[in-house]
Amino acid sequence: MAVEIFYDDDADLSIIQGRKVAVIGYGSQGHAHALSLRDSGVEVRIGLPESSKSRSKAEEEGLAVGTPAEVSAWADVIMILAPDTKQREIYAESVAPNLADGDALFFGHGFNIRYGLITPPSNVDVAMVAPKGPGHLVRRQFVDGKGVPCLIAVEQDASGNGQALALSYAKGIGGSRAGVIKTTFKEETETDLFGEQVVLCGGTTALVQAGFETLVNAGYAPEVAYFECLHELKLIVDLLYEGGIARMRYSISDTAEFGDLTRGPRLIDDSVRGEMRKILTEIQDGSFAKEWVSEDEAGRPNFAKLVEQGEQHPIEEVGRKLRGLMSWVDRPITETA
Ligand SMILES: NC(=O)C1=CN([C@@H]2O[C@H](COP(=O)(O)OP(=O)(O)OC[C@H]3O[C@@H](n4cnc5c(N)ncnc54)[C@H](OP(=O)(O)O)[C@@H]3O)[C@@H](O)[C@H]2O)C=CC1
Ligand SMILES: CC[C@](O)(C(C)=O)C(=O)O
Ligand SMILES: [Mg+2]
Ligand SMILES: [Mg+2]
Repeated sequence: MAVEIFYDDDADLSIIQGRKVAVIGYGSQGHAHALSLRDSGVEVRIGLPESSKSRSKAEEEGLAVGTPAEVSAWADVIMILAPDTKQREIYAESVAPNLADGDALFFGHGFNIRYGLITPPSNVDVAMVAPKGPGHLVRRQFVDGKGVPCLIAVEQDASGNGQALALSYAKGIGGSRAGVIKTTFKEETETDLFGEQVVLCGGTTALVQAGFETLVNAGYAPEVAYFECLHELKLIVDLLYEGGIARMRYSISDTAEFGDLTRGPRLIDDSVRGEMRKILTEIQDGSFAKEWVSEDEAGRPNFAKLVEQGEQHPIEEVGRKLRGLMSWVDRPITETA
């Protein structure tokens, strides 16, 4: 079945402008949604614990901040943008007791609904607006007059207007400038986890590090290996983004293209494809979710060790030195754009 894609003309901004939106969490996605909704004329309050480090950032932007319970009681649309592993507790303690008939419970990713960690009551809409990009770029694109594509899904349509509300919200953060695709919580959750694990984050970082290590271990300069395996990746990805694989192949030399066509499939061989299927099965059967929730409940010991190992990798040191000499790589991640 063909997917449905919506653009600005399909979405009515006045719907979300007529609601009171609580954004719980003010991190990567939270700040982007809150600031862009506010700039789109929507009344927004931020929900954060009294002790949260993010409070001052939201207050500096002139946003009203309360506890998650306070803003949930005030709002009629509650978007939960705290870390996935914290959402179950936030929902149980602060959101659920403040849900009223006609309220809408929103998510930026379907993890907690898909894996049954949150079960909302039947009298509220349950929907998702999931940008397909990092929050800081969601905000930056909005400020630049562009948008990051979003997925929307309606899990529960108590009001009968859940889809129009989700679409209106997506317009408020710039999503419908780029395209909003209708999906389900199940499809968004499983494809998002697969994408970030196999291609966008896990696959890419492991590929970059392994390529860098192979060159350096063979005696090549780390600086040359850095440019080859990390820096130039952005330039190649820019072409993929602009015109797909064909456009990238048009721009590279025929020598590169022959190497691409003959060596790429040797690297991503049947064993790698088999591992991809295994990772997808772990996502589909809930074992990845169970592992991540248990890791979090145990205080994240493996996560912390792996983060530390990544930070110690030699590619980070050589990268810091080289980027320090590139005056044009200076667009910092900020909370405003
Ligand atoms: N990062 C991204 O770009 C994307 C994320 N998503 C989804 O968006 C959601 C949010 O992720 P992300 O933006 O990365 O989160 P971040 O880790 O960037 O931000 C988390 C925010 O939640 C706050 N927080 C932590 N604990 C609580 C609590 N108990 N109550 C209220 N607020 C709390 C943090 O405050 P403090 O400063 O005090 O820690 C921080 O402001 C997730 O569902 C994620 O899967 C979807 C698409 C992309
Ligand atoms: C690719 C990672 C992501 O899914 C995202 C930015 O879309 C995330 O969870 O952060
Ligand atoms: Mg994603
Ligand atoms: Mg994700």
